[in-house]
Amino acid sequence: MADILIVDDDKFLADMLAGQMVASNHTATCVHTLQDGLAEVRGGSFDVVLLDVQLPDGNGLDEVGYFKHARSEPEIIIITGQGEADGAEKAIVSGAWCYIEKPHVIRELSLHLTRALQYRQEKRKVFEVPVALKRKNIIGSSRAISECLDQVARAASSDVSVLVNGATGTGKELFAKAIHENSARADKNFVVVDCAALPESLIESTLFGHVKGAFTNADRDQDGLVKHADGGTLFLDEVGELPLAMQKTFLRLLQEHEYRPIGSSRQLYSNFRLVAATNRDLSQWVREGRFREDLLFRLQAFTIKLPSLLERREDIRELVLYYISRLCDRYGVENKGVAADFIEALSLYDWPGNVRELFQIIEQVFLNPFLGPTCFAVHLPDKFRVLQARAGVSVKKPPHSVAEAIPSWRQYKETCEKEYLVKLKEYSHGNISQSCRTAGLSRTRYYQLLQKHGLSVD
Ligand SMILES: Nc1ncnc2c1ncn2[C@@H]1O[C@H](COP(=O)(O)OP(=O)(O)OP(=O)(O)O)[C@@H](O)[C@H]1O
Repeated sequence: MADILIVDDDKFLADMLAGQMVASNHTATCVHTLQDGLAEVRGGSFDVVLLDVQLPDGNGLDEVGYFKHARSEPEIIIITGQGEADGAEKAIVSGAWCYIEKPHVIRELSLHLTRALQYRQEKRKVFEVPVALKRKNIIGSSRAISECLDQVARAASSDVSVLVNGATGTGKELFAKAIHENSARADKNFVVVDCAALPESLIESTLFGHVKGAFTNADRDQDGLVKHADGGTLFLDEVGELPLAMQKTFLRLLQEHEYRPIGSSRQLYSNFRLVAATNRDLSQWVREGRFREDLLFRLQAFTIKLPSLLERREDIRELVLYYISRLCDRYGVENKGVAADFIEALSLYDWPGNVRELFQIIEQVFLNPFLGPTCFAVHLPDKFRVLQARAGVSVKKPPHSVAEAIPSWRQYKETCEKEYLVKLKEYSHGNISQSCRTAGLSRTRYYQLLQKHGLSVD
């Protein structure tokens, strides 16, 4: 049972919709002006708002954001008169669930409402039901990675679409797989679609399949990836790379879960759960017109932002130990020890390629012919040892330079005394009487000082 707010100045239609809602076991509240609608939603706990566009005191589309961000965060279904579809499309972009043209509202409302409520229920579950997580190969115990694992647990307990965002090599695919493996779909397929690697001309047949004779060389029916993902998870890797034309097709697939293999006249249904990943700032791409806002809105119902390795440096040791032990298993050798200077050198680097780069470096270490039972910094490529050497110099420098800059009082006095005598001799052109006079020294004392500093009389 859901709470529905109907904002429409057509009282007849509003009452009819309310009747339909009540017949489906929902509660319905009708208001006929925009101001009344805004007042109701402010204090109410509505799940869905049915919002008319042309209202006597304003345009419903201008207030979609306000309705959407009310306390109960309802889904908004726009009800438009004929010819208002353009504006309604804009409303979707600002976060409305869908729009229905008035002549079809009685017929279409119930399907859209069911989907909106299902989506809402899943979204709620995401925030309410954390589960114990099987994390398998996800290594790290930093705060940043633990927060992401909490999010994986929540996402896995629902069917909501998830967008995993993070720089290259941060583990986006690993996390996407963890969502699948912890979900109710774990025993079905996890199907990876690498959007960056798909040639544009093959995207549709790869995703949707084709029937025999659909094109030259199509000598038999071929299922697409969407069919393989039925009951499981469809993982769109590098979703930002999807061509714009394909983004539209995808949006429809996400909304309807229906597709048609190339050459077929039959619509098929696939019950997949969508997880997408990107290392792009898709909001920025939306602003630049390179990515559809409505698609982004669907994809990011739940977003997990993975930290870079730099943001979780404290995990480096754990990752290194894990990967070394994997390599030892792979090469059938006894597990190796790790010296402190090895981890220290790795921790000084910035890791632009994140965990993938770290693992590649460890693999290089394994190829080092001088590697014994323990990994030392000396086994690392030069760039790490240079970093370590520089860090060492900068740490030791202050006490060293202080010692240099401030000698003992005695040393300082001796140095000055010698410099003075050298200058005195120059000034007097070797004339001893003049030197003694200028300095106010006796001849005996002057000779003693010259001798002490190894200077000649002349
Ligand atoms: N937390 C982690 N624990 C263990 N291994 C990890 C972790 N994060 C990443 N990896 C490893 O790093 C490598 C790259 O991970 P993955 O392919 O999932 O990254 P990605 O973010 O999808 O990269 P890209 O954007 O370049 O495709 C893989 O070998 C993966 O197993």
